[in-house]
Amino acid sequence: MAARIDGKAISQAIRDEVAQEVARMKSALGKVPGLAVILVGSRKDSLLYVTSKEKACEQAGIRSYSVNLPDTATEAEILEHVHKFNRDPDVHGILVQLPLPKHVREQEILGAVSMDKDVDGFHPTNIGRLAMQGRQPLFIPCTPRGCIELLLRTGVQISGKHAVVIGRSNIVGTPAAMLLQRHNATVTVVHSYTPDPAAVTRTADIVIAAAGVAHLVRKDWLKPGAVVIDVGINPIEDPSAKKGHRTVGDVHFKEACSVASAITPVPGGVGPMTIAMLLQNTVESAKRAYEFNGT
Ligand SMILES: NC(=O)C1=CN([C@@H]2O[C@H](COP(=O)(O)OP(=O)(O)OC[C@H]3O[C@@H](n4cnc5c(N)ncnc54)[C@H](OP(=O)(O)O)[C@@H]3O)[C@@H](O)[C@H]2O)C=CC1
Ligand SMILES: Nc1nc(=O)c2c([nH]1)NC[C@@H]1CN(c3ccc(C(=O)N[C@@H](CCC(=O)O)C(=O)O)cc3)C=[N+]21
Repeated sequence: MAARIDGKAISQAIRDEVAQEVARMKSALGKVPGLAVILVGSRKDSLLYVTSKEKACEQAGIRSYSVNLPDTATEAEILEHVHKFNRDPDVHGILVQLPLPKHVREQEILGAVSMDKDVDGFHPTNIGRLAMQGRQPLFIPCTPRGCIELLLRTGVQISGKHAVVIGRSNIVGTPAAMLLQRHNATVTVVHSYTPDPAAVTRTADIVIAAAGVAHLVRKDWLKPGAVVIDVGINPIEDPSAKKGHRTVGDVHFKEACSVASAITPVPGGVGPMTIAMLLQNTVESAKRAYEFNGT
């Protein structure tokens, strides 16, 4: 039976650490970190994420600045807000909630976020630095950083292991693969053109599943003893649930439990870690801006 990697508890510990940092900064400098969140449109899931980020900021003592634009907003209007936050010395992190409406070129917006406020780590220069040996990104994208932090804090050795990442998106799969490589894993990336993803995944010591396909990873995809990090957030219908639906991961949790040595649940795994890493990136950014080393 696999050990359950408790993302909720680990993320809470990180949020407590962040809150202590913020308190130290406040008493030493009279300043607190600030996070700006730009939301375009009114997707229900995005609204929920943005609300939980604001709540998390408040609990940690981080000031949050929110802008909610209609889904008809133009690139120029969104950029205006990005530029305003770039100039604001009280803002240390800027997050543009994804996905953006179809008429907006995502890369134009993400590339306009000031490099040293890019707490999502989505600026092309930050991604480039993440990919390069001998270079350090200013920020590591929150979800991949959360996945690695879960492995580190549960004592899973990454160095020398074979890791398979399922998915190659800019925000999860690709940066997760780069990070694992930085931690000296041998990394294979599986995507929708991979002929037999199950066969490849079965060779992995560590699996990071980020395909966005409910219950894609079954028992026969896993090597006995594998460590499984499930990034997927997939709503499925469930008439027995209160709202008629519930959230499941990319991994069939119950089946995987009988084969894996450790696994993250959904919900309560990677999701809460994403938010904790966002807070941590914001505090690190504020510390850099104020040249505050925490003492
Ligand atoms: N917990 C958290 O904090 C977060 C969770 N998520 C969740 O993670 C999941 C992935 O998100 P994201 O990366 O944005 O999704 P994308 O849709 O952008 O990317 C999915 C990736 O998975 C690959 N893929 C799709 N189907 C298969 C398959 N059957 N076999 C192998 N590979 C496949 C795709 O391949 P190809 O490139 O060929 O199309 C693509 O690279 C979603 O469920 C999302 O909700 C996302 C962000 C944060
Ligand atoms: N600029 C940008 N940055 C992001 O980091 C970003 C984004 N856009 N767009 C959408 C994705 C998705 N994402 C999640 C964050 C928290 C949970 C989370 O806290 N989930 C809870 C609840 C899940 C549920 O029950 O639905 C859990 O897994 O326990 C999930 C997903 C951040 N994303």
